[in-house]
Amino acid sequence: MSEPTTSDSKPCWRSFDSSAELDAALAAHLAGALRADIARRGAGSLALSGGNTPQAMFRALSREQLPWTEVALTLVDERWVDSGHADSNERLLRDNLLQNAAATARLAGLKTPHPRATEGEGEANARVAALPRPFTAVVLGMGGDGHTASWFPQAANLHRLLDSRGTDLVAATEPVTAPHARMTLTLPAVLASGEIIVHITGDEKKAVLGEAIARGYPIAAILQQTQPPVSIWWAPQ
Ligand SMILES: O=C(O)[C@H](O)[C@@H](O)[C@H](O)[C@H](O)COP(=O)(O)O
Repeated sequence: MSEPTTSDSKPCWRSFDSSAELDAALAAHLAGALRADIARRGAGSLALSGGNTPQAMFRALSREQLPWTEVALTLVDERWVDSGHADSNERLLRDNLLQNAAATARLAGLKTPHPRATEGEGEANARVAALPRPFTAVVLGMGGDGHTASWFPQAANLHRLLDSRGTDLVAATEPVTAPHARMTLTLPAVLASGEIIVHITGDEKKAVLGEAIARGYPIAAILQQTQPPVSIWWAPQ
C-alpha cells in the first residue's frame, strides 16, 4: 500500500493493492472512528452510500465489535423505491451491514411512504435532523460521470443540492441519467461530518476523479473542501 499524500488543499489518497485490503482497512477505520465518537459523546453515526462498491466493506464492518446500539446509520442517498426493491439502498444496507454484530445498530432510511420523493422531503429531513450529528463519517461513492451522493450533473436542482448556505439536510432530485427519483443529502449535510471518505475502485474512476475539478463534476464540491478532512480510498478493481 502506498503512503498517503496530504497537503492543505488536496485530499489524502489511500491506495491499496486490492479491494479486499481496502475493504478490511476501511471497515477497521470506520469502527475505530465510531468507538472514539461513542467514547467522546456517547453516540456514533455514519452516512453511507449504496451502489456495488461498498457492499463487501459493509459486510466486514458488520463483524466489528463495538457498541452498535449506540450507532445510528443513514444513507447518503436513496432511490425512490420500496425498501424491498432490488434498487433500494436501504435494502442493501440491511442485507450487508445490519447483520452480525451490527444487527443492533439503528437505521434511519431516507425513503418515506410518500408516493413522490418531493413529498417526502419534510419527513426525511426530520429523520436526519434527529441523528447524532455531526456524523462520525460520511462515505461517498462516485459514478463514472463524476456524480456522488445523488448529485447528478444533469439534475435541474443541482444548485440547490450543492448550496453550501442551504438549510435543508436532504432534498429530492431527478437524476435524469439514472433510474428512479432520489432523496439525497445536500452538500451542507455531508460537510457536517468528522470526516468524508470517497470510496472508489478501478482506473476509470481514478481518472474521473483526476478530471473532476477541471471539468466541474459534482464530486468537485467535495474534493475542494478542506474541512472536514477528505480522504480517497482506492484500489484496482
Ligand atoms: O446510486 C447510489 O445509490 C449512490 O449512492 C451513488 O452515488 C453511488 O455511490 C455511485 O453511483 C457509485 O456506484 P457503484 O459503486 O455501483 O459504482
